[in-house]
Amino acid sequence: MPTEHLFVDGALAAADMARRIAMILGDAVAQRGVAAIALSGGRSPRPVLEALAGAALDWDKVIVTLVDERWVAPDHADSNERLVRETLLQGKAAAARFVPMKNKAVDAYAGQAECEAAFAALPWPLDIVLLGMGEDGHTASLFPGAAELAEGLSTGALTLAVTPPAAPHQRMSMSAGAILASRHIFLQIGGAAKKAVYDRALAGGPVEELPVRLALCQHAVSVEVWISE
Ligand SMILES: O=C1O[C@H](COP(=O)(O)O)[C@@H](O)[C@H](O)[C@H]1O
Repeated sequence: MPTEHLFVDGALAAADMARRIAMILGDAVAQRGVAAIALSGGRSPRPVLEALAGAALDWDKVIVTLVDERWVAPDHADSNERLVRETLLQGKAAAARFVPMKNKAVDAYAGQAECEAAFAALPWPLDIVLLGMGEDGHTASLFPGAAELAEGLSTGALTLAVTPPAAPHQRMSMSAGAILASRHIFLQIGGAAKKAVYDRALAGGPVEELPVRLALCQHAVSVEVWISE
């Protein structure tokens, strides 16, 4: 069962999550000399990343990467890299080392090997994987109904290329195995619609139906969920 942090307000939830992330990254730097976090994109993480940018950390010892990425140019409005650069990698936090998923390959499938090599060079286990969830129960870019979902849930690779069944852009995604190779999994759930999906996921059932179950219905890695109205 995940640890749940309940908030009436999304801004308070974001501030609390940022504090907890900063604490874990700070501990990792103190203990290992390096800290690593993988971030989700989309709309939900923006306030968390803006709050985290102000944390007093040895940012030059922090590695930041992505849980998933849309295969678009880094200055595209839908780019998760752009989100991270505009929100987190500002001020002192700009000293962090950012490891992108997107490379110059013509599509995500052609770019997967280079992305995999970049991920293999990260300091595993990552300290935190910050997940979001769509209302269809997808997490990272592991979408229900995607041709690559079975691969994403079973591959020994850290990353895979994905074509979402009903969302724009090819994606690069961390695999389930990579997500579960982290020390802490954090999940953001905002709004009543996502809360209903989250409750359904927690009740149990096939991970193929609601891929977020890969994180929620396991006991190997600690999971904390920030839930706001
Ligand atoms: O496509 C994506 O969607 C999920 C959820 O995004 P949100 O906008 O509803 O917060 C996100 O976790 C994932 O990283 C992103 O690529």
